[in-house]
Amino acid sequence: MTPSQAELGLDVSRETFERLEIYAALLRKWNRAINLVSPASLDALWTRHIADSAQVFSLAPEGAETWADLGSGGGFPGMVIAILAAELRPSLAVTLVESDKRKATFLQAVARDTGVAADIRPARIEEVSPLGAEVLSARALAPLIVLLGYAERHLAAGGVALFPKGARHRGEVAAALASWQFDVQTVASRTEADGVILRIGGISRV
Ligand SMILES: C[S@@+](CC[C@H](N)C(=O)[O-])C[C@H]1O[C@@H](n2cnc3c(N)ncnc32)[C@H](O)[C@@H]1O
Repeated sequence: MTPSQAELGLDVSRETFERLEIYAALLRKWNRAINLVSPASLDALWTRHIADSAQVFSLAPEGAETWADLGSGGGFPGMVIAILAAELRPSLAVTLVESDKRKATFLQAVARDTGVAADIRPARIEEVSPLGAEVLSARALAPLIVLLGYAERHLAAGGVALFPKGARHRGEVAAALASWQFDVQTVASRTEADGVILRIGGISRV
């Protein structure tokens, strides 16, 4: 059952909520053929994936104009960001990078059917020309030490990276500090008991 806006922590218009419902319906349909999210997580699609992604949106700096989501898969958090931005930050340009062609085709279908502008790149992160994004996100893609290498390529100077992480986030931060310098703020997840969102800036190699 679709939860209410209040349960989701989303303060959005009916139009945006309807876009999210279109997205959810497409994901349920396509997930029978492509493994976009684990079938076990579909029962909790709105909390585990949609609300989990929406909270990332609220951590972006005011005034950012470009956002890149890496390894978007079924669109989390990137497609939720694009849908929210259509109403809440219409000048924000959102790019989704996903190397799996079938998943990228799914993302194109969601953008088309929701009427949301998103630049979908069916390519490898390492091969996409540097995006210079002011905000970068990636969920369930790689350990932090690897994500920082992606940020070095695609994040604009002065930009902010937002990486949802699970219970092992402290170990990932410690391991990454062997190769990178960065400022990190750890924000508790509203949807995952042990989860956090790492809000990272000032990235440079040690
Ligand atoms: C575990 S899934 C996570 C998907 C989504 N971010 C989520 O949280 O539901 C990782 C995704 O990253 C994509 N991916 C992995 N390595 C990649 C790379 N080097 N370039 C582009 N996409 C990549 C995979 O195809 C996969 O869809």
